[in-house]
Amino acid sequence: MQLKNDLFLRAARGEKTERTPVWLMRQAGRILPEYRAVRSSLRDFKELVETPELASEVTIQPVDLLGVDAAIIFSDILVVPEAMGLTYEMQEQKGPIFPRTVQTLKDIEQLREADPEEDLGYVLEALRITKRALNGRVPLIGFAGAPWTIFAYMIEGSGSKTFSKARKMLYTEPEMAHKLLRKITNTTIKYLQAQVQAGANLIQVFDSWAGILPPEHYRTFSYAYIKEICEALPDVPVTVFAKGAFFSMHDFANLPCQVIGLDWNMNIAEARAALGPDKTLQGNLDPCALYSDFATIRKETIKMLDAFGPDRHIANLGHGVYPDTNPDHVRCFINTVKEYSEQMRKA
Ligand SMILES: Cc1c2[nH]c(c1CCC(=O)O)Cc1[nH]c(c(CCC(=O)O)c1C)Cc1[nH]c(c(CCC(=O)O)c1C)Cc1[nH]c(c(C)c1CCC(=O)O)C2
Repeated sequence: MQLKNDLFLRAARGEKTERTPVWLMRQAGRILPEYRAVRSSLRDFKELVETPELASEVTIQPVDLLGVDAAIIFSDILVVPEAMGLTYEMQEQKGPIFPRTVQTLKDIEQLREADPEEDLGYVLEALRITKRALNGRVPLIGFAGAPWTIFAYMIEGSGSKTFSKARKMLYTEPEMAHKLLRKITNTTIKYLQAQVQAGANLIQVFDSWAGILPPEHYRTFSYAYIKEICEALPDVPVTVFAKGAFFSMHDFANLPCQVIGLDWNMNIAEARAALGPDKTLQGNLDPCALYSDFATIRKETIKMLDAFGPDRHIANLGHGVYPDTNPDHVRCFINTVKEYSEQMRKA
């Protein structure tokens, strides 16, 4: 299927584009009243994730309603631990909770390396349905959590300010930590390869808890596994978004991936210099900028576009859009990227 709008994929591969492509992390979610309407007819978040027709519907909503240049499949990074045998619950307003966590070697041995079709077939089906329904309008992004971030949730059992249990294990039981990371990585590789088979045009790896590790631990317990994942996906571009990992930018220059996501703490010029000419950068407006008035949103967006320049940039926020953001403010961001980035190329 020929894509009608392939700006996002061309920018990912480092090709020149007529304007800068734009999408938002967490665009398929609570910012849209149309999402909340679908969601409110259901028991909970998981029912939406596990019903492919509905997951597909909310995946496409931001393409229709916001005009983004890519769709990201509606799912969650926590479907992977669940497929391995550790079920999660999503508590309203609070976030995810794992009733059982991983503490011992025996716990790790009891986890299975999941089979994508058998254990995560609902995500693959959602991708296939979405691909058909998109009819080539925009590319479709598949995703998974980085092994370290999944590990952190499995040990901790929920979000945490410090993730001190997960970080402690890296000092006290490094071999055990590697055993668990190995199992997560093997599952994630098979899962992402299946997503590509099901129609994903690009894969994004979310390392949401990258920023809490010291650089040396990051290299050993996270970067090494992300590198394996990138190597296992030779047929599509890969984006690595490691939140807070400013200390690893020189390492990321050597990752066999095409795109690096930047959060809003990152200095754009410094990141560009560290990553070199062969990476496309994605990001990185502060999601809080979208709470300001239209004039300020335009000003901040233009400042960001100027700092990245016209080449090798995919416009996005520095993290997921916050759920109480006004969709008209999101549209202002998107339209500013589209208009200004085209002018910028003509100037
Ligand atoms: C850490 C993480 C999770 N999930 C994800 C990450 C990595 C990105 C990041 O750092 O934000 C990734 C994710 N989660 C979701 C998507 C869908 C696609 C998209 O980006 O639009 C994606 C890509 C849906 C979701 N995942 C979740 C929601 C909100 C729940 C709801 O709608 O009821 C959505 C739309 C729930 C979720 N899921 C997770 C948490 C901590 C929470 C609770 C916080 C919150 O409520 O926003 C785990």
